[in-house]
Formats: sequence, C-alpha cells, structure tokens
Amino acid sequence: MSQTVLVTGGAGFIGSHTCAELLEHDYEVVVVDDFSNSSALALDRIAAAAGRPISAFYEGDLRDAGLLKWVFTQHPIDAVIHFAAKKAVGESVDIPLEYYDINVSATTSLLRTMLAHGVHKLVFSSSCSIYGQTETVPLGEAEPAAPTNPYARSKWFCENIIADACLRYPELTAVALRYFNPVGAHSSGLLGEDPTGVPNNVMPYMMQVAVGRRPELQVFGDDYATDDGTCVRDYIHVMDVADGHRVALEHLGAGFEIFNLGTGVGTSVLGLVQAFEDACDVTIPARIVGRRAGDVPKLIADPGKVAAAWGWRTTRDLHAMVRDAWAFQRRNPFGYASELTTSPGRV
Ligand SMILES: O=c1ccn([C@@H]2O[C@H](COP(=O)(O)OP(=O)(O)O[C@H]3O[C@H](CO)[C@H](O)[C@H](O)[C@H]3O)[C@@H](O)[C@H]2O)c(=O)[nH]1
Repeated sequence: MSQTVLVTGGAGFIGSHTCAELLEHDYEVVVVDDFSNSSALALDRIAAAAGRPISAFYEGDLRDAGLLKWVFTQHPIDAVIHFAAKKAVGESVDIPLEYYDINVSATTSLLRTMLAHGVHKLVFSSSCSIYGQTETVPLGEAEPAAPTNPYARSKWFCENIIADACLRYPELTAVALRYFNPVGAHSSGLLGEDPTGVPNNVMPYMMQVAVGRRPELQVFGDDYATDDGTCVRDYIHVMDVADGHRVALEHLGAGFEIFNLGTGVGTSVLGLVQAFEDACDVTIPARIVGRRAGDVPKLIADPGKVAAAWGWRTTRDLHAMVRDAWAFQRRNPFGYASELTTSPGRV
C-alpha cells in the first residue's frame, strides 16, 4: 500500500517540487500551508506536473494544534516532511520574535501532534546558513554551527529540538537536510520558483531580469577572494533537493541525523550569469555594486556524508538548473499568476 506523507509548506518552492516528486513515486500527499509566502495555484501546478493531484490540503498555521489534530485524524500519515517556515534572512533581523515564534513553535507543535498520533518519521528542512561565516571549504556536517541571524538560528534551534525529542522518544526518527542554494524548476515548466515581491535570491532575480520584469541584475561585490571576485555558492537543482527528501524517507532508521544537500561544486555569481547566457541565449545586463552585508565569499558543500550513508548524490548540473529555471520563467513570466504562454491545455 502506498505511504501517506504530510508535507508542511507544500505550496512553497521546495515543498511543491517535493510534492511532485512524491506523487511521481506513488506516495499519497497531504499538504498544510498558510500560503503566507506561496500560492494555492501551486497545488494545481503540482497536479499538472505530476499527472495526479495531492490527496488533500489544509490552509492554516501549524501552531494551531486543533488544525493539526484534525489533519492527523483525517489521514493515515506515515511520515512528515516539514518545510513550513519563514525564510528571509534580512526580514528575520527585523522581526526576530516572529521568526522564532513561527519557525520554532510550529516545529514543537508538529512534533507533539506526531507523537500523539503515533507518527514517528520526520524529514526537516534545514539550511547551510547554520554554518554561518565560515571559511571552511568544502563544508562537512562536523563544522560547528555558528548561525549569524535569527532565521539561521531558528533552523538550528529546530534541529536541536528535534534531536532532543529523538533522544526522549526513541521511536521517533528524523533527519535534517541542510540545503545549500536550491535553484531550477520541474522539467515540465509548470512548477518553479514564484517569489512574492522583489526576489532576495540571485536566481529568481536573474530570471525576472531575463524576462524583462527588471532592468538589470546587481552583482553584490567583486572584491572577494574568489577567482572572479564574486561570491561562490553551491547551487543545487530543486529536483535533486526533492529527490533527496524522497530518499530520506526511505532511509529513516533510528535517532536523528544531519545531512548536507549540495553538489560539492562552487559557482560564482558571474559564473552563474555566464552559464545562464550560454545555455539560454539571453543576455543579462549585470552591474557590479557594493557588497551585501552578511555574505560569505564561498559556501560549498561536502556531499560525502549523504553519499556514504545512502549512496545518494545529485544528478543535475548547472546547465540543467539554468535551463529549467528559464523554461519555467519563460512560460510563466509573472509566476503562477501568469496565463501560461505556451499552455498545452488547462492547468
Ligand atoms: O540580486 C542579487 C542577489 C544575490 N546576489 C549574490 O548571489 C549570491 C547568492 O545569493 P542568494 O541570496 O541567492 O543566496 P544566499 O547564499 O545568500 O542565501 C541562501 O543561502 C543561505 C545559506 O547561506 C540561506 O539558506 C538563505 O535562506 C538562502 O537564500 C550572493 O553572493 C549574493 O551576494 C547578487 O549578486 N545579486
């Protein structure tokens, strides 16, 4: 019988791609999302991309214990993937208490409800931002946590809370996946990144420049100690991230483990622009401006632990990341609110 997975934040960027991945592998999927930073339209797109719909969705806040209880009594949930959280670094500095309340309280509320309903498998969406201002390259999981902002600290607190819960309740098993920089889109061109407001991250910003919504990409600093002076990141295809979550479900065993999800390959900001221009034949007006506060010169994953534990590694390269991101953006210039420009039918 197929397994049922509760995906919190299932309408968001990584959540929606993970839902599609699970549906494509015969899981049943239930979503809880408050749509505070996502759109319910994503749920239709998941169905179109995966060829079948999720089983149910609930609009609401995970801190609402009544809602969670209702969801767990309505569905035979086997495991939970917990994405729902606020995730903007700059905003987290402005409204730290909201970040701690929303990100941390949602996680404790979820754990309590899982335990009360005998659900013992959890995959937690974490972040390489937990490593902070490190100069270690590549970064392994043994690197000490040194988060530098409330967002990253909230993720680290959640990891510790989950670890403590696993110690206290040995039947509970969990993994935290620390992603590096997820980009790209589902190969169908139906699902992708659809940020609300001005994008914070380089890839969605560059896509909006490419599609003509913004005049130029500002490159934050070219005086870093890297080959071309711009910051280097480990970009990972969102479908590899989604695949990593599905494989994590298969490997949940005992206790709590932390794994990096990255490729081990670094790309500079200018390298990313170049890769996009080469793959997609679009010119990106890019202008060097001052550094952005808080950026580290280089963040590259050591993906060795997850490879050794599960035999898992990423399979999609930078070319696939920029190609798929562009296929989505071109087809959906204004994100999910767009009329599909080359729609094969109703979505
Ligand atoms: O318009 C832009 C946006 C970004 N950048 C640069 O592009 C690189 C990547 O920046 P992103 O904002 O895309 O990604 P970050 O590495 O800063 O942040 C991401 O990774 C972090 C971990 O380090 C957190 O997880 C965070 O939530 C997530 O957005 C950085 O050098 C940044 O300065 C630009 O040059 N121009």
